[in-house]
Amino acid sequence: MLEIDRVSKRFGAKTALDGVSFTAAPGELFGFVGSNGAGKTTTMRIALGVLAADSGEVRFAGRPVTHDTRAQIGYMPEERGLYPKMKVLDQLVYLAELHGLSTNDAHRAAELWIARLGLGPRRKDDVQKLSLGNQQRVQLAAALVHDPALLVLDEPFSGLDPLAVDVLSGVLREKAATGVPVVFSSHQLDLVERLCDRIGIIRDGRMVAVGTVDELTRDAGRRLVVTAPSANPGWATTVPGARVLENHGPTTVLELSPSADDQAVLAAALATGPVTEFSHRRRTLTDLFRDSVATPGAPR
Ligand SMILES: Nc1ncnc2c1ncn2[C@@H]1O[C@H](COP(=O)(O)OP(=O)(O)OP(=O)(O)O)[C@@H](O)[C@H]1O
Repeated sequence: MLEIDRVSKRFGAKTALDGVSFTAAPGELFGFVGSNGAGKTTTMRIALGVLAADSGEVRFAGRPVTHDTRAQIGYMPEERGLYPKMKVLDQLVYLAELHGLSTNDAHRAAELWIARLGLGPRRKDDVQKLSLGNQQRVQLAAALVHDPALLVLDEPFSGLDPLAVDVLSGVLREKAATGVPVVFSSHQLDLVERLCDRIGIIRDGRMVAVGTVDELTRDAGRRLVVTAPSANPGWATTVPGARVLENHGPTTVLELSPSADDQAVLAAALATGPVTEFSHRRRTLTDLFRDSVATPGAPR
């Protein structure tokens, strides 16, 4: 279990993190999302121990992260720390050996991840000659090559083509299935929603929501999409507990309070004429994200 426990960090006058807490259990895929500058990279760097927190603690398997624990972490930094003039295979072997693998095991692991991440034809190329997406694949291989007990990946999906996204999604699921906690940040919310067991949303250095997508979206009100081509604007405002979120021509998106009656909405819509669409829409992570990063005082 990775535990981020009330971690705070200032850079000069700027409070980058203010009491950030969350956990990633063994076997759990935890998605970390937030606007640019919200504090994701800072949290991950502190989790790895490359940056010190001002207060709070990071624990892995119940113990504070130390130099020894750090060797068990597969980390993909935002700044992508590869050796540009080293060949892909040599680089991965070297990194695996740095983490304590024997030369034979390091070769085996490097070849395995080269094949898995589709880098076979590039294995003898200098990293600097690879496309950005392929450099990203090497970076991922570097995070995985020593068979880490914890994965902390800063935007691992950025710049990957759709096939590589599928491969990486499979790899992360597979690692989690072996009991490894996996934490990664991403701005691709549909992907995070699809892939992650739990999600944390950070805003201005504070966690504003942590939980499963279901937990986070369940209590937030039901959404209805109603298309009533003959209706005048404002037709839905008379229904108790219904709030208009969006209007697109004849289509209205409504949020219903828990006590509101969806059939009353349907009756009000039918009273205006024909209804060509009436459907419930689950709140997505994107809806939740927009609300929690844009709304002052949004739920914590
Ligand atoms: N070394 C530093 N010195 C000064 N300020 C910093 C430093 N590192 C981060 N910050 C500030 O801390 C805040 C959090 O930055 P951080 O990089 O953690 O955000 P992020 O959520 O990873 O953003 P992005 O999605 O853009 O990568 C920002 O305001 C950033 O400018």
